[in-house]
Amino acid sequence: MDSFIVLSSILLILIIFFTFNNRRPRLHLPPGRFAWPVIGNLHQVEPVQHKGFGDLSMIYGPIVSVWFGSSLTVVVSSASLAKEVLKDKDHLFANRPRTVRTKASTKDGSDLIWSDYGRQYVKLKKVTVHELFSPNNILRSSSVREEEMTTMVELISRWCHHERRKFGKSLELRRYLKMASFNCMTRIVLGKRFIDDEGVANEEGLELDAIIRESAMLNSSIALMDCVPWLGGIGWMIGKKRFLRCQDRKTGFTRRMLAECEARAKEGDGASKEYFLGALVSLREAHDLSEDNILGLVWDMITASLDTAAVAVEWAMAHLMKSPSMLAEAQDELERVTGPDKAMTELDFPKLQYLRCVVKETLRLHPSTPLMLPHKAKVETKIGGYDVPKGASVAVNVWAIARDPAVWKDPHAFQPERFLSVDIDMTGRDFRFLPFGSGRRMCPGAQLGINLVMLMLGRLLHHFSWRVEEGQEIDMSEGTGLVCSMRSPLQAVPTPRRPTRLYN
Ligand code: HEM
Repeated sequence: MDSFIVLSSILLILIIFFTFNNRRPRLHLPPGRFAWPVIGNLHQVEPVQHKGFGDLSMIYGPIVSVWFGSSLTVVVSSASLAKEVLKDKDHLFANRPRTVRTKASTKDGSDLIWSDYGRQYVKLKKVTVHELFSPNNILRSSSVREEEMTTMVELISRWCHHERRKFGKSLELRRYLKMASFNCMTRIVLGKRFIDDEGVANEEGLELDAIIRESAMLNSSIALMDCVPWLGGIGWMIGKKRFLRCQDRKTGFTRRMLAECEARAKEGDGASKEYFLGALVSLREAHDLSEDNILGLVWDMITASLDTAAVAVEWAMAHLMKSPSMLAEAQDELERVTGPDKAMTELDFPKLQYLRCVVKETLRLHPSTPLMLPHKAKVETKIGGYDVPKGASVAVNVWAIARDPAVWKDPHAFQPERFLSVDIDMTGRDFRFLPFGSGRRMCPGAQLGINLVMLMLGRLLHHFSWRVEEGQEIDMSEGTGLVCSMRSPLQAVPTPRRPTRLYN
């Protein structure tokens, strides 16, 4: 017993010593709450992290230190500091911090999202931006998006006519938005549709959905453990088997997709080049892409696009349903531009000024990834005059920046018309408003994401009247997680407002 106490005490002293030693007190770090030995500020991190960090910036200023165990995260929450990180010193913060799990799941960053900035990264980003998501390719895939939105409208219309009585008075909009974006993205990325016109997923669709769910669950349930190195080691030992099993399932799925695609290309099927994976196969030799690069890129595109657009549309609908005059204004514009007896298409976008403002205002108040993805300091450097050690994570709180009262009038109010008078860019040029990030690591799917959100929202507003079920209130609070969704799924009552043939 005595030797157990002695051993435990030595272990504790060593942990405290290494924790404090790690923090290098000689550095002039950004301010923040007192960090406890071993756990740092882990016990104080709010479930809705971007909000908790926003509250901290009210107390300590626009740059704060948060210790996740012994790992330092520097959070910046002002437009000028965002510019310093993403533009002036972009080259120093273009790497990503990888945990033991992201290393294992991406073959140590063979993909785009978790790759460090270097030759491989530049190659993958170039292929993605110039070859796969070029303006021409985005235009070419508009028919896929429009077809899937037609299916979504048909399903909602069917719900109005047949299922309302069976399932209750209001519909859970999220289900339809997710289904539509899932089909859009699997068709754009894999050239395949997994959910049919009745809303029923086939075997492959169910498999993909199960893998996505399990990966997300495994990553979130043990992510905090990664912050404390020795705890992360224990967590990894406990969860490793299950994690690797899920990993094998994921690799098996993407390999099958790749093999099918290669077979189609061999048969001379020219259409195979029209979706992401097919195009990657055709570019493989020219760009020296390994199988790990291809599988990693495919997985990145599916995971990065799955919820980001759907959550934005759900928020937009919630705000419009709370404000009937704004809802009417958006619908009147669609009536003028698209007209009463045809379905809205992406060709209508340039004339839908108000709808675009609604999308911007939604992404201002609810950027889909409010802390973007984490960046990492490549060397010891400075932000805002404070020291940032090599290897520290850097998070840009785009949620807090877009609600900064020093920059935005009535920052918490939903006012689409604020974007009518001033044309504020949303694709990384204006540091007050960065829903897609900025600089080298900026989202390569930004234009595709904007098109998806505009089209989904436009079709919902054009085809249906929307209201909240009597006696119910919309809960506008935010859920937890990397992607900022509504905490309670939006329940809405749609009523068709177009000729029947537009729903068939
Ligand atoms: C409304 C929709 C979307 C929003 C708000 C959004 C937002 C973002 C943000 C904030 C980042 C992180 C930037 C950074 O860390 O500096 C990001 C990265 C990324 N996004 Fe998106 N995104 C959306 C849709 C999409 C779509 C449709 C795709 C692809 C099909 C996509 C693919 C990616 C990828 C691959 C990255 C990692 C880029 C890198 O590390 O270089 N996103 N996105």
